[in-house]
Amino acid sequence: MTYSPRWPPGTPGRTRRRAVERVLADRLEVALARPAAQQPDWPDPDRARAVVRGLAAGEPLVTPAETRRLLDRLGAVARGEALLLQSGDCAETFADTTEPHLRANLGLLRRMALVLTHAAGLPVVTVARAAGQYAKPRSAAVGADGLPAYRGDIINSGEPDRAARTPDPERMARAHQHAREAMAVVRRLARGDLADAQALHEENRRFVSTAPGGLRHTARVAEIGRGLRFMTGVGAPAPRLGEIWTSHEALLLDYERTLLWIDTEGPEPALSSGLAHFLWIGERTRAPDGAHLAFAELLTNPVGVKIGPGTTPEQAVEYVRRLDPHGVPGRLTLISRMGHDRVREVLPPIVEKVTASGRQVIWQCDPMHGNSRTTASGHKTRRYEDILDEITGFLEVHRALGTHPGGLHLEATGEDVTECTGGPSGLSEADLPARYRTACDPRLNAEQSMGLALTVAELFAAGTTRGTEAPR
Ligand SMILES: O=C[C@H](O)[C@H](O)COP(=O)(O)O
Ligand SMILES: C=C(OP(=O)(O)O)C(=O)O
Repeated sequence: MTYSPRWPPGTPGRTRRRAVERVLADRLEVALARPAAQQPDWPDPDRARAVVRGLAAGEPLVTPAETRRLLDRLGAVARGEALLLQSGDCAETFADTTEPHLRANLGLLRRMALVLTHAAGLPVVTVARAAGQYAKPRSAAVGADGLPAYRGDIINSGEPDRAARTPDPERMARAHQHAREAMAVVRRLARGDLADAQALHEENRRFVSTAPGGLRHTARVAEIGRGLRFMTGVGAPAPRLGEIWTSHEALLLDYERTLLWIDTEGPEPALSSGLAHFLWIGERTRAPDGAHLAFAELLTNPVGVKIGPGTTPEQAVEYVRRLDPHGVPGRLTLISRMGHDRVREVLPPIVEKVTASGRQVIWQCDPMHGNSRTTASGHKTRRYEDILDEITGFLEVHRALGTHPGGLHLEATGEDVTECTGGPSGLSEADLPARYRTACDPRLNAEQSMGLALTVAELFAAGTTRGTEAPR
């Protein structure tokens, strides 16, 4: 039995509980019996089942009350009253479950959010790709090295060795332990110094005064500083930023099926993931008849679906119909990752058709995943200019259609890596090997991310037109 859902305090008596549990267990089994793409072949399925059973008896990381609070915040994004900024590693690794790494990534998320809040004049909901982003979908089962592809630390090891690449179910238990540790750090930092707007601003000030290309953003950062001083001047309490929410791709279903709550707040009892506040379904697992979508349908958490250039407007409307059946603003985020060269052509009919359906979804731009390429040296990379161009195209589409460009979804780290080219320091392909550390896809580094946030702030503030020269 891998299903032992948690009940929030104050829920009905035993007989009623049993009946509800049975109904939801049946729904879960039906959903998970559908075809599931991108799942590992565990060499010892009995062992895998035992690990899943053990996990199901563990501690959830988040509560339904928290995910409902996030849903409420995301409702404001869907209505055009706030923005959503989501960012973090492509693939979290066990080795990087450290306070310095999480602090670097979350601090960057907050610093970008501060700049966007100022430019858009709207609150920014900050969601970290953290405390669970351990599974990766892959294009091919076998990597360039001829070995089984690395699928994330929750499944196998990236070490170039056949035994290390063999899926190991014990890794799910390790992943849960790492997620718990990461979650504790996220909570501590979100309440602690990463809530301090003045301290974050000081870091941004250092960025514009020292980083190449920072100078052109001096005026905006100075204006943020004046705003903060004004608040102190009028005796307002020192501004503190709110929660940091956690998210990951709901990919590995053996993991995702554990630690479910029964959420009793909605029209009828339903399941709520205790593993993260926000979950998304990836481009490779969004098949309408697949297990991932069916699983997401059962949850009350806010959810996202990545939509690539092959998405039809009809498919998008079907995601909306199935994942937001009650029309709750903030429940569904459509994360477009079209590629900079396709976004202006593919996104408009999708937005038009979904808008015509009368539902308020969040439109979020992932400018990373449609813009990957491999260099002659074999480094998977992305060009900063392409990333910026996809965001520009996304903003143009929403401006033209009068819809709200809800936010950004980035793979970015606060560390000084060399994985994407371009940006303020003009990193070239020759620079990539110096600090190429990602476990999977290339991330923006701190300087590139801040350059991007400040440039996007300009686009937000000024409006944007096709052919905007991509500034560095
Ligand atoms: O991070 C996302 C995916 O896992 C990744 O883009 C797939 O990469 P691949 O094409 O190298 O397998
Ligand atoms: C795999 C990812 O994205 P996509 O599904 O859009 O390729 C990701 O965001 O990690």
